[in-house]
Amino acid sequence: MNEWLFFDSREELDRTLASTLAASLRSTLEQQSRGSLALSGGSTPRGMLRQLAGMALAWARVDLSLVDERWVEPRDPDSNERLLRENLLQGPAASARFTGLKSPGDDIGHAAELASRRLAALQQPFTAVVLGMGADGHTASWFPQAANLAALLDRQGQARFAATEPVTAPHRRLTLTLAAVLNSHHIHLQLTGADKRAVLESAVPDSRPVASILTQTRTPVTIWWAP
Ligand SMILES: O=C(O)[C@H](O)[C@@H](O)[C@H](O)[C@H](O)COP(=O)(O)O
Repeated sequence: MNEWLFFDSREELDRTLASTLAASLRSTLEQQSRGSLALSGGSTPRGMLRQLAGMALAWARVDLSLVDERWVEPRDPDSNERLLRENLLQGPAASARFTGLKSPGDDIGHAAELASRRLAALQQPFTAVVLGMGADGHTASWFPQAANLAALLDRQGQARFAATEPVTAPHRRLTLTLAAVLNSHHIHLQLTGADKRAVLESAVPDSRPVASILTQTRTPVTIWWAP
């Protein structure tokens, strides 16, 4: 179920993944009124997001969601919402319907419930979900050693979003659960560098959180790698 695509450069990967996502959205919009993407934050996706922003498609019919969010204000440099606003919600893609995850106040548990209810109103299954991966084998905000990692990775779980407290990374997080991520027509896993490739290649025997994406057979997975 897992297809690997290798690229000579990160720029070529970014261009190709952006074009693939745009083509998937166009195809979805030929069959239904709206399409939807769930996108990850971090540093890896920035170039791809910029490429995607310029793609010509009916963006007003697209729902954009975050896979996860750091529990910081949207103006914070660590905010994934800020990453999307600065790199994707520009140009043609600015007319997409974006729903952020950080709500006012500090009640992250309530925000998880709110985000889950909002997700129910979005086009589901997702047209696609884009994941990254950390050097510790986390993806989304499913961090090793997190107290509720098992619940986040429960494929029968009912929760769509959940709050979690990484042990190995800053900020509380709001994240899609595995069950919610699998409710997608396609999962794209984007990572770069030899170190992350090695972590991914041994993720299953090492029981890394990302292994839950690699071992499932419900949703097709494409792995996008460049040096
Ligand atoms: O909020 C986040 O950080 C992401 O959703 C997270 O899952 C990310 O994909 C990995 O941590 C990789 O991050 P980098 O691309 O910065 O290495």
